[in-house]
Amino acid sequence: MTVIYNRVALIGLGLIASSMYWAIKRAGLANEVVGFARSEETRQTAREIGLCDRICDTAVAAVAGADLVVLCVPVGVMGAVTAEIAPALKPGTTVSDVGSVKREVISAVTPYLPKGVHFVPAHPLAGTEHSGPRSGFAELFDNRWCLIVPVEGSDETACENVEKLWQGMGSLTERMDADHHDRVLAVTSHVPHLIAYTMVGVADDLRRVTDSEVVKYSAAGFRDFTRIAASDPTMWRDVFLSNKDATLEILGRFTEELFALQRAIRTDDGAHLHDYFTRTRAIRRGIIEAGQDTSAPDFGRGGSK
Ligand SMILES: NC(=O)c1ccc[n+]([C@@H]2O[C@H](COP(=O)([O-])OP(=O)(O)OC[C@H]3O[C@@H](n4cnc5c(N)ncnc54)[C@H](O)[C@@H]3O)[C@@H](O)[C@H]2O)c1
Ligand SMILES: O=C(O)C(=O)C[C@]1(C(=O)O)C=C[C@@H](O)C=C1
Repeated sequence: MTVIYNRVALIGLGLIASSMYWAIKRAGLANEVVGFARSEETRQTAREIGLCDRICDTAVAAVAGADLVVLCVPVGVMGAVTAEIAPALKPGTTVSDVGSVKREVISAVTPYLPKGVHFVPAHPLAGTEHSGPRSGFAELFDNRWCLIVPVEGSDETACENVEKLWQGMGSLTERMDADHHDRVLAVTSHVPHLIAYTMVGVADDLRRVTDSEVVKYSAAGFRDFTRIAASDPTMWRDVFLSNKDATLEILGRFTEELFALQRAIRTDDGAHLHDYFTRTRAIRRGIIEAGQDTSAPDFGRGGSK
């Protein structure tokens, strides 16, 4: 148990903030965790379930006296929330965020931060399709990466303390530049979500034709897509609008590959399909061997070759 901050303020009490609260408490990383949610209903729920040591009715009250403020709201409102809390931030406070996109969040937040306040953006690569104050759990970040994205002139001690916090919550940490982060995440998270949303949308259109067959006979692969496509619409709308360039670039590459596969099917080019699927299978194995997948417990026990 090592206390890193005396007081932490969590702004926006959804999946990530609630998981952070339980993970901070599990490891005793702060003496007090204060929370703010903009809706009275969410604040009420938080009080009922014991989420946070104290729930404030305004964001300004929540950040007053905090040593660390973590913005846990959709990326599209990070700037507006910072503008609201800025006058109440004491010198020496660290502001961090958990947004899924970094460059736009940095551009939106930085102009509002008073001198003497440190900004250390971060992004935990862990989540579920659930949202809201009841969805969090202490183990969410265990053995998952949290990327720390220092901005120009970021205070080194402030960065190290944010790293220690995430490590204390169970994460592995690595530092990354914002633009690189946004390109990597476009490939590993953002475009895959868009594809899942699309596939479930297509199936929904088909359902109208085939009645309930799509749901009735939905196979495991499609079910995985429906889980991803059940993710929060506000969060994902903001992700795509904030990471436009990288998303469109990767989507362009994806479309090219899809056309190549479409052609291979039309022209009976089995070799192309087989080579392609062999390459992608190797990627899956690499992920599992690196310990980054918890959904495939039987790999290495003589399963598929
Ligand atoms: N869900 C994931 O898988 C995941 C993973 C990593 C990072 N993130 C990032 O974490 C952030 C929070 O996501 P989440 O999954 O916890 O979402 P969530 O929907 O569970 O919670 C977001 C909270 O922000 C509140 N909020 C929205 N607008 C607000 C405003 N203007 N002022 C104050 N509060 C406001 C909402 O009411 C909600 O309580 C997002 O930026 C998201 O990109 C999400
Ligand atoms: O597991 C999930 O449900 C997630 O989508 C989590 C996930 C991801 O794509 O891996 C989603 C968004 C984030 O910014 C980080 C993690």
